Amino acid sequence: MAPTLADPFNDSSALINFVINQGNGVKGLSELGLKALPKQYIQPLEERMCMNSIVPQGSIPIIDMSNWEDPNVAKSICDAASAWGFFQIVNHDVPVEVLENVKDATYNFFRLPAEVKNKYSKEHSSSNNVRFGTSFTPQAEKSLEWKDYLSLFYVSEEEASALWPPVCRQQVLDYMKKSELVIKQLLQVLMKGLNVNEIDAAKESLLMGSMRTNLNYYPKCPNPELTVGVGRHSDVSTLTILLQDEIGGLFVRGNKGDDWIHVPPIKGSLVINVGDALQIMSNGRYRSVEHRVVANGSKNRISVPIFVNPRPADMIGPLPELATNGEKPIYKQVLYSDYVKHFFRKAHDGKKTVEFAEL
Ligand SMILES: O=C(O)CCC(=O)C(=O)O
Ligand SMILES: [Fe+2]
Repeated sequence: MAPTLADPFNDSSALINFVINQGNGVKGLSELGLKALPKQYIQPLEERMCMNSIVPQGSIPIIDMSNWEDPNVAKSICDAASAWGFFQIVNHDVPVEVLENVKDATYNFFRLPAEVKNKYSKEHSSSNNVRFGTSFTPQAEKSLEWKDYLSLFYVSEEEASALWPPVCRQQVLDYMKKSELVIKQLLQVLMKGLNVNEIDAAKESLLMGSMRTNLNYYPKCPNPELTVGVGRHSDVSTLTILLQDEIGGLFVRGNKGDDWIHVPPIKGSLVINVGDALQIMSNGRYRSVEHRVVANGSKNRISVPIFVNPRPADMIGPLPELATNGEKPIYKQVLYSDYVKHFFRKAHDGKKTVEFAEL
């Protein structure tokens, strides 16, 4: 059916100007109260979520971290990272106020006027480490994604004080700092599962030497079924620690064919997923798994992932300890910054990024 109003964004340069150049983002589009989705956001049929592919009873593991050193808990973490690539954790040590504060801070950032947020855009930001943007890689995408974000790459407290938006700076720093313990616990267990029993300083740096926190905002959307919040992708991280609000909409690729499994919001929980860097370093034993976010027709949604990464200048490849066990490497050594560049050069395309490192 044709939209009742003429599409004010029929001309793509008008859309780009409003959403990107003026910094209104999709939040600005959503708040115009458009009756129909601008055509630039209409995804090809094969990229839209097909309701028949959702497994109604499917769920990813939920792991209680209070006894994380218990061999049974450790086994369930390693099994989840191999079989699912995704799990949720409860009873971790990140205080619930820290999680609530970073959610509030996310709303507070996105509530700022467009011209204030736009100071952090690619065109205006004084640093590549702070980036307000929209969609994924708009210049490389045939269809845009219905999402705005603020991305904060951590270098130091000093740099954060100087460059990060004051409205969310402290809350993001607290969230990152308080998450460090559970990140270390998870990596210790996952490494032990590969017979890597000691994480020395060099290995710690390789596994978690850099961190990026994104504040994601998915505004409510006219015709949510025609678009995506985030298209199918796997993360390029070692691990991702994701805080989501109570709205839901994150789906993970199941173990069979075209199955998708919803990740239900659980108050106080964190969603953990294996990224490509850990898949590569574990020589495929732990798997990064495709996931996507649907758009919502009636509610705004936020999420706050921490991407725990190697440092850009690190070479990543199967860990040497695996080779000493006689295992044949299936990935080559790649410079992590090249891997990340490869990811951002193209639109989201499921699990394809990892082919870059295949032997
Ligand atoms: O918003 C979410 O639940 C997931 C976001 C995501 O997959 C990402 O930022 O990589
Ligand atoms: Fe992701």
